[in-house]
Amino acid sequence: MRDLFADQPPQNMLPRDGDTRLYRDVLPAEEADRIFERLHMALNWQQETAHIMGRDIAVPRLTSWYGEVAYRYSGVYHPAAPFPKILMPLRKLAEEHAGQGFNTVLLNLYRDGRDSVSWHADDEEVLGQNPVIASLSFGGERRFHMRHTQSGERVSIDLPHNSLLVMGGTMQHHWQHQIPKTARPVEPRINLTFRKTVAERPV
Ligand SMILES: O=C(O)CCC(=O)C(=O)O
Ligand SMILES: [Fe+2]
Repeated sequence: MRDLFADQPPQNMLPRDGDTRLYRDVLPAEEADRIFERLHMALNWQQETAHIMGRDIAVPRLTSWYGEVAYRYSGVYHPAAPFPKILMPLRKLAEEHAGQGFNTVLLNLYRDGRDSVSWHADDEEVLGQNPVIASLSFGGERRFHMRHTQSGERVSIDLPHNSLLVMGGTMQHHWQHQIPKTARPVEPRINLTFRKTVAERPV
């Protein structure tokens, strides 16, 4: 039987103060399966150190960054670095779903269940007011938690292989998100978060 809901656009899963939608199976299956290996091999994965309250802490995942303009995160300045060819079709896919252009991408490699990203909002000034962030997932499925910073309300969703989460509206002002560590055995996962940022100047 034909799935009556297959062609429906996904619903906003936040009850208030923002917009988060999950698009499933965004690439043909064989292509999505190949992407993980290619990204894993082709990109320059780094172990970053964050500087938090006077301490140096190893970021609990590997990261890679590319952008048409310079960017600063975890206190590290990243000069502009052109998008590798392999990322071009993925950027296009993200732009088509989000309905806007992106000029930077931050990639995360979660090697196993010990890798994580802790509670945060992507609300940096360089992202502008109400940024739209398009977040692609490949590889092992991980749980994504959102919590409303005033009411404490929680919304959670599993981010499957070959999916795209689009966060927009006022979400980054009212909700934080995280990928918690898990004791369950999980396959490695690669996540790409496409953003539109204004250029940052070196300090
Ligand atoms: O891995 C994810 O799905 C989320 C990553 C994230 O929140 C970020 O890089 O800002
Ligand atoms: Fe984030």
